[in-house]
Amino acid sequence: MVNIKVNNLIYQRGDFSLSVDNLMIKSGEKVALMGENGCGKSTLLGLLTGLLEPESGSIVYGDMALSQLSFPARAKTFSLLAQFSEISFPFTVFEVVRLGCYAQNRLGEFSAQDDARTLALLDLLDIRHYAERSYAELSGGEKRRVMLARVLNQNTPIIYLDEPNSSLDVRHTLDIFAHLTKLNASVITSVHDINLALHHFDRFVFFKNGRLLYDVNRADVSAELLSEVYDVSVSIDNRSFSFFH
Ligand SMILES: Nc1ncnc2c1ncn2[C@@H]1O[C@H](COP(=O)(O)OP(=O)(O)OP(=O)(O)O)[C@@H](O)[C@H]1O
Repeated sequence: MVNIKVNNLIYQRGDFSLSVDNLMIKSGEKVALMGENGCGKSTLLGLLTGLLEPESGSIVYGDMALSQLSFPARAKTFSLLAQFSEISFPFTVFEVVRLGCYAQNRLGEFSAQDDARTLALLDLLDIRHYAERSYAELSGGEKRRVMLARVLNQNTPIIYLDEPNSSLDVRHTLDIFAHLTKLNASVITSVHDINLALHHFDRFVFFKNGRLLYDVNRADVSAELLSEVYDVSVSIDNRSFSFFH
């Protein structure tokens, strides 16, 4: 059980800057990161996972600053589904998903328990029938499901996901979001589909031009707020938002 605390974070890249004064995510929370393209969602995930270095500010996991956490400790604390991920080795689907166990595996060898866990995740993500196929031969959506299974196999108390449903069809999107909401882990995910997010997440952090604009609960996501964030007209009907120019 690990809380995440972000304070006075500033990151600069060319003429883009991201600043987050204060963000606290409690253990087990399900948080959607939202906002238009280029507003800084992936950048924040990069900072939270130590892939990017801030100019200033602090990121603390429990009572440990991210900078104090060793790489093995980070891999036990959080997992990340990046927006894009490729594998250049001729691994099978089973082997790719089992790699997720490596972070928790002290001996460095996979156990029968790791294999069983991997197979269960292949079932969950509906990719068991591809287990022995080469990862490289899968479709975009199938690859995405394999990478999601690998991330879940890391079994960390915090899961960061960058647009997990990109390339996924409707059924697999609903399946994976329903599963994410049931986990004990904290799940922090960037997502563009507001109606999908509203059905599954409790808390919504909206960014605009590199600034954290709103940090609200589900009940406070309004048409006015969405209109300000996305610069479009928004209406609500039967608890579902519609967007138009
Ligand atoms: N590798 C990079 N090198 C230089 N600039 C980058 C790089 N990656 C992103 N940027 C820029 O940083 C800014 C923030 O990008 P970021 O990827 O965090 O946006 P995002 O909110 O995740 O967008 P999207 O919804 O399109 O995924 C954008 O202006 C983008 O052009």
